[in-house]
Amino acid sequence: MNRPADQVDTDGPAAGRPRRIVLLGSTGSIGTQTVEVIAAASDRFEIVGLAAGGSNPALLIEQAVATGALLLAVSDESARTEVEARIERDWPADRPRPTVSYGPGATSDLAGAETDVVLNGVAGAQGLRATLAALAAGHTVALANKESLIAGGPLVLAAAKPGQLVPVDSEHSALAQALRSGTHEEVASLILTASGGPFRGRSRAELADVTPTQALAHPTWAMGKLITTNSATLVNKGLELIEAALLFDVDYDRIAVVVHPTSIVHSMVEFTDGSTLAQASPPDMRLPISLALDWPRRVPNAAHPVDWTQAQDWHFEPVDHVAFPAIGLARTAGRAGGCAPAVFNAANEELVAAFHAGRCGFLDIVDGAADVLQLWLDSEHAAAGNPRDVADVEEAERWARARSLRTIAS
Ligand SMILES: NC(=O)C1=CN([C@@H]2O[C@H](COP(=O)(O)OP(=O)(O)OC[C@H]3O[C@@H](n4cnc5c(N)ncnc54)[C@H](OP(=O)(O)O)[C@@H]3O)[C@@H](O)[C@H]2O)C=CC1
Ligand SMILES: CC(=O)[C@@H](O)[C@H](O)COP(=O)(O)O
Ligand SMILES: [Mn+2]
Repeated sequence: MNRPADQVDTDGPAAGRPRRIVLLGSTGSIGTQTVEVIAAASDRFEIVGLAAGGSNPALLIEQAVATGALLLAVSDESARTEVEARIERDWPADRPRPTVSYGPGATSDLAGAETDVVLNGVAGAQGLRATLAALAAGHTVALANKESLIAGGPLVLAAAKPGQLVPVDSEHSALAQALRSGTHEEVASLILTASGGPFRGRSRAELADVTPTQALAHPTWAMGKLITTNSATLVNKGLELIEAALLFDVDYDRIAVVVHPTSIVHSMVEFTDGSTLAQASPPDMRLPISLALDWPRRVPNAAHPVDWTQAQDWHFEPVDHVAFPAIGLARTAGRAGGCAPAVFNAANEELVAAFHAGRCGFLDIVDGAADVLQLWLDSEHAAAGNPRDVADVEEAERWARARSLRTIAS
């Protein structure tokens, strides 16, 4: 079992100095909250590098000025002119200017730069190369980018030394915390909680005409577009099922999902004696982010606790797998292994983009991903087993993306 608590040196990489952090995806939801966490705990953390896609150069340079990060990476080459102009305009004259790398390889290069922790907050399977680069460089990886594990599971697990991968995802952070209290043999099952998304309680027929705006109205979390849409389809919970199986080395038949609409209990571990440990806190990613950055130490005041002076009403209900078949599909993909999870995820990413572009309906996302997964499982590719390298994963993803577009066309 990859249990971060067991392996990480509690004194940190060099006691007495802040942990150096490279933050990938700094301008996104996870990225901006990470900057906040680090600003509030500057005695513990120091940002040395920032990477972003390039859609918001103003924010990236503002973050670099505020944090003092001198290594920047921008994956979209076309953002160069605006980034340079922002530096020219906003960079303090009395400070050395940052080094900025551009292009598709810039983020992975930064992930391998000298640091203690790389927090990967890039959205989507495009984050895989950076995760592998950070692991290869020996850094601790605080992993928000769950798609790294989904797409490149066998490669990531082979590259990660015990304790090198620390989950940021709220459910997996909850599980890692609860697992501190037991041995692998004592674990009966993992129970992931799901908010149920904005369409909880609707039948399949009632999902046919939902709009992108409705899908982006998450009931409890403010997150990026891809993960928020994945929460609405429950694909997010399917991906998290695979993430849990890989991170904690627990069989798929011992991982369950339960709907908990208020997202206060972030997940639970059931032990063999009938005991269940749950981690509870109001929905606020600053808690799991701070814990991952300083794992296994807790950062005081990272987030507010539950207010126990107020009445609490925690509700749990089963998942409606007919209206929301994504978890079952992910279970199939995870059990099949190899590139099947990468295929399922890539098809989903492509169809989510199509949904937001008005090219398909909400139900077409999971229906299309199901079709593409089945095509893969029925093809000769599935027999090939585990990917040998990232190129194999990317080849499978291209295959899946091309076929998902065909499912829309048909
Ligand atoms: N948001 C949340 O609360 C949670 C998120 N996660 C996971 O964390 C990850 C990030 O999610 P979220 O923050 O919501 O997503 P966002 O869409 O809000 O942010 C994504 C970030 O990645 C940047 N980016 C895109 N491409 C690249 C690239 N090639 N190199 C470097 N940076 C890049 C984006 O920059 P730009 O905008 O310029 O393209 C942006 O800064 C996802 O894997 C998600 O599943 C997990 C749990 C909770
Ligand atoms: C905050 C976080 O970890 C998200 O992955 C969250 O869990 C999404 O909510 P859902 O439970 O609706 O998928
Ligand atoms: Mn989550």
